This record gives sequence, C-alpha cells and structure tokens, in this order.
Amino acid sequence: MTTPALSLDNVTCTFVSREDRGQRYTAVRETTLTIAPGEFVSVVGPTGCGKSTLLNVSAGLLSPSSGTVRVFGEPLEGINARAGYMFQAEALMPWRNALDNVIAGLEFRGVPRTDAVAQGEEWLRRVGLGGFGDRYPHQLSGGMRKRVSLAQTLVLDPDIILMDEPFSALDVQTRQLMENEVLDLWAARRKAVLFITHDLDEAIAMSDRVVVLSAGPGTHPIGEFAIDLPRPRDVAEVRNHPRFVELHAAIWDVLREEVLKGYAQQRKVA
Ligand SMILES: Nc1ncnc2c1ncn2[C@@H]1O[C@H](COP(=O)(O)OP(=O)(O)OP(=O)(O)O)[C@@H](O)[C@H]1O
Repeated sequence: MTTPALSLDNVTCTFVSREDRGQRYTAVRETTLTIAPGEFVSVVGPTGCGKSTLLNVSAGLLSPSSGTVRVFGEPLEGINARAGYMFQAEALMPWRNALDNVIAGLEFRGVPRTDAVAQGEEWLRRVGLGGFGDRYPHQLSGGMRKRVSLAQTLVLDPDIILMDEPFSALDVQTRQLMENEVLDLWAARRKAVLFITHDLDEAIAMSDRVVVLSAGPGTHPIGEFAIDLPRPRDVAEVRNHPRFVELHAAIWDVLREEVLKGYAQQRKVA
C-alpha cells in the first residue's frame, strides 16, 4: 500500500468551553482519516461540527489533544510544510499587487526575485489573470481575488492542498467556473486535496471520496462514499448524471439527520 499523503489517526480535539471556562468542549472525537497522494477528498458536515478544526490540525496550526497526524508517513510537528492552504477569508495583502501577492511565499523561501516573478507570472496566466499582475486587490473582483489566492497557493507546488470553503463567498456562476479551474489544475498535477465544504453538490462534483461528519460535540466520520463519476468533469453538467443523483440521495440520507441536529444546537446557543 502506498503511504498516505495525510493521515489523521484517532484524533481528538478539545477546547476550553466558551460557555463555562471550567469545562472542556470536545469538538472532534477519535477521528481517523487518510488521503492518498493525488486523491481529492471532501469533508462535509453540519455547520459548526468541526470541519475547520480538522483542517487546522492537518495544517499543523492546531495540535490535537490526542491522536497523531502523519504527513507522507512522518509524524507532523509544527506547521505542515508540505501543505498549501486556501481559506474562506481573503488572505491577500492589500498593499501588494497581484503578482507580489502570488510570489510572497517564494520570496519568503528565498527564491531570487527574477525567478519568483517568472513563476508568479506563469501562475497568474494559468489561473486566467495573465496581464493583471500590477492590479491591487481592491482593483480586482471577488472571483479574480480568489484566482490570485489560488495562484498564491499553487506557486509553492505543495504536495497537499488544504481548502476550507474557498468559494463560498462567490456567486454561483463564478463559483462553478472556479471549481472547474481547480479540477483542471488538479488533473494536471494530481496533488492530494482535503476540501472542506458544507455544500454536498460541490463535494460530489469535485471529489474522489466524500467523508460525512456527525454533528458536534464529539464530531467523527459517520459515512464515506467513493465518487465513481467519470473524469474529466464539468461541475455543472455532472449534476445531471444519473449516478450523481444516486450518490446525492445516499449521502444526504446520512447527512440530513446531522444537519438537523447541528441546526437545533445552533438555535439553542443563539
Ligand atoms: N479555539 C476554539 N476555542 C473554543 N472552541 C472552539 C475553538 N475553535 C473551534 N471551537 C468550537 O469547536 C466546534 C467546531 O468548530 P469548527 O470551526 O471546526 O466547525 P466548522 O464545522 O468548520 O464550522 P462552520 O461550518 O461554521 O465553518 C464549534 O463548536 C466551535 O465553537
């Protein structure tokens, strides 16, 4: 068996409770999850269940309370240097133009400026922004800014890509364009992807495998589905495939109850 790109083994994460500082809240309980090199895995679950917590653990931004995280077989200590991240929130530096945003990570690694600029321009072209390098974030649309973020992540050539609802702020059409672009780029380079979303359609359309999480507290995987739809896929067209409809029904059957539980908990807190 090949060594997984990323493996979470029996991971539990507890936090000091926000309601009672003397108590601990178990966000994620005994979760085991592996992603093979080149595999695209989506994690879906109800709101507030612990999806971002799992991603932060995978990124090395948060140490689990117990359990282990391995990256290509090596226990993870500190930041996951083989991973690139793309989060829901905008992460562009407003005082840098698009090109300088894309190459910031390369410069941080000590890549000479001329090499970094050449790579940055190539990535801007790949994400459809050739010639936009001198624009500042405020001069770009939301979709264009997401493209810059994508180039910023991919220019570092990470073996693992961690994405936390990266397109949730976009309108439906822009979002589908971006999803297709991500699939094209992924098909060309085949990195391991951990994609967090609450959108089941998006998860099925993009992934090789969809993992369903239970509602919290003590979130853990309760279902795993291989997405055997043909590739290459167009995320809008694949939704009409009879197998897509079957998979959607099967996964929703598992997810529905948890979404209702998560919603009830949010109402209690609110
Ligand atoms: N640093 C923290 N301290 C205390 N509680 C936290 C902390 N981080 C997360 N939590 C709690 O852990 C639970 C899981 O949070 P997390 O952000 O991982 O959920 P999520 O599934 O990504 O949410 P959403 O769907 O809203 O993005 C939530 O109840 C949250 O309030």
